[in-house]
Amino acid sequence: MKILSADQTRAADQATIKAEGIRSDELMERAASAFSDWLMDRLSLLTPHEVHIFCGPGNNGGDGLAVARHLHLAGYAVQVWLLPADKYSPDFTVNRQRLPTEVLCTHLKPKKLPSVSPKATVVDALFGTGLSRPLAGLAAEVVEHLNDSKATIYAIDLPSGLFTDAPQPSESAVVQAQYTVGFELPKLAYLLPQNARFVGEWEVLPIGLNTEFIHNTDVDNHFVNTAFLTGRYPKRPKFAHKGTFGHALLLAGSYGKVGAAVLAARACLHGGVGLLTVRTPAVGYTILQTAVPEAMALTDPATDFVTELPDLKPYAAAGIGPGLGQEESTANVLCQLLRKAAEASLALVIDADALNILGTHRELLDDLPPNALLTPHPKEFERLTEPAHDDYHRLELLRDFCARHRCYCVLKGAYTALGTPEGPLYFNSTGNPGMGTGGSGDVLTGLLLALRADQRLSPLDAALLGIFAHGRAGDLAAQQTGEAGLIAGDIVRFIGPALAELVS
Ligand SMILES: NC(=O)C1=CN([C@@H]2O[C@H](COP(=O)(O)OP(=O)(O)OC[C@H]3O[C@@H](n4cnc5c(N)ncnc54)[C@H](OP(=O)(O)O)[C@@H]3O)[C@@H](O)[C@H]2O)[C@@H](O)CC1
Ligand SMILES: [K+]
Repeated sequence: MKILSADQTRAADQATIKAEGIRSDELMERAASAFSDWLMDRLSLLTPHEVHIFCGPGNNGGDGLAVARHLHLAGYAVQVWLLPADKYSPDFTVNRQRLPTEVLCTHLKPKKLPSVSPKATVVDALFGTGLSRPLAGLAAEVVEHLNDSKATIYAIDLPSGLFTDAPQPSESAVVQAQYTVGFELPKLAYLLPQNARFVGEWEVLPIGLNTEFIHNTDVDNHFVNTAFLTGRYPKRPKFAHKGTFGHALLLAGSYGKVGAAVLAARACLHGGVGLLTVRTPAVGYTILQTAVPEAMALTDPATDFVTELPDLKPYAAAGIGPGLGQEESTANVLCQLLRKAAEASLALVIDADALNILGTHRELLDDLPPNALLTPHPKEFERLTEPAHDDYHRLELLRDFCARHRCYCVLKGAYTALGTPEGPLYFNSTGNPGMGTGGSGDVLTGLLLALRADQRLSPLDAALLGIFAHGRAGDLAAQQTGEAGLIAGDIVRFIGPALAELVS
């Protein structure tokens, strides 16, 4: 799914109105009906609900007025509160006129705000994509009042006070919604940790925005769901053999951290790799051969950490980092690997300690071969770049980093973001908080290594599929283990089923 900016959303609305020959208030009616149906599915008519709808002067307020009409006609006790303004949008005015006279509709006044009980249902229709500056004055006062009320707040399109695709000043007033319901496509604002306490849970409802316009619009950000991945993961051919899916090399493990190598190796095998060789220090030999008999062990001459790079000729892809340690001789191995990878046409996946080595030897970033895939969490990413002021800035750093180094970079988080050399970012939709557990990242590395070794997949598709399947495997595992009980090995067990769902 494409993520549109505020301007692009407006243009999509206009394109739909033009293509279908409808009036803008008809499109608003679709949005309001979809929102009302969604809300009424959640509010039982059997329990009396005090529903307060707070409307601003633009089309977000127009949506709120139309929702008030729908709820009233369905039998809910609704009260509407209007924010006074110098001008109101035409579709606000149309829906103001359509509001049945029985619905109580009152202008808000400073210092005389209505009391809203903690049991009330509040619909926040003050501001949406048309917010042009941080809230101040009466609007800010209303927002603080709603946040203090502890009522359940449902925001239409955006929690009021939040910009669609830019940060707002940290002290500015923003509605803290329990649910945000948008239309057709997700917004960037929904996906960032700094906005989680405002957005709450979110959902988007279809309103039939013009598909041709959306298809032809170039965007900076995408949201990756199952539909987005259709056709990207081909069925294994009938006459396939282990060579078809590539031979991968995993450089991982050091004394006390051989488990990371085991997890990554298992994930790589369950990720469908043809052959896997693991370069590990001597201390890992017996552990690896016992825990992962399907992998070949290529033991390093050193006992406790990897010190020598093996011959790269046999391999289609190499993964380096899980449990590797940061010894100087290990750093040397990374340095050689980077320099030889391009010549050996080797796809690279770089994680964990290998990223930390890059963080302390930033000059090595210039040696990254094209299309290398890095998988940092935000702290590791900071070591490769600079501290970010906020989540939006971090995304800009990600975009710059990938363009400068012609690489792919998986910035791990609740909505993991994949940066690409071409510029667009891809936000993942799978995964759960249970996956914040030791070894989860090693599993991702192993899975990505398998997909990068698969010669049928482009670097972009391998990365998208790997990130999505990793999260989905975690979701499937959590259904059995619960989120707290989830461990990295559980994710590995569900990689196969998660990938099977993606075959098309
Ligand atoms: N277009 C369509 O067909 C559809 C649109 N839809 C809905 O429309 C919403 C977008 O509507 P919108 O563009 O009218 O913007 P909206 O967020 O209501 O606010 C604009 C008003 O607020 C004012 N204002 C801004 N900032 C302010 C501030 N800090 N403090 C005070 N005032 C401020 C601003 O005034 P100005 O900036 O000109 O001073 C203007 O008067 C969208 O989120 C969705 O809900 C859906 O129905 C689907 C179909
Ligand atoms: K709103």
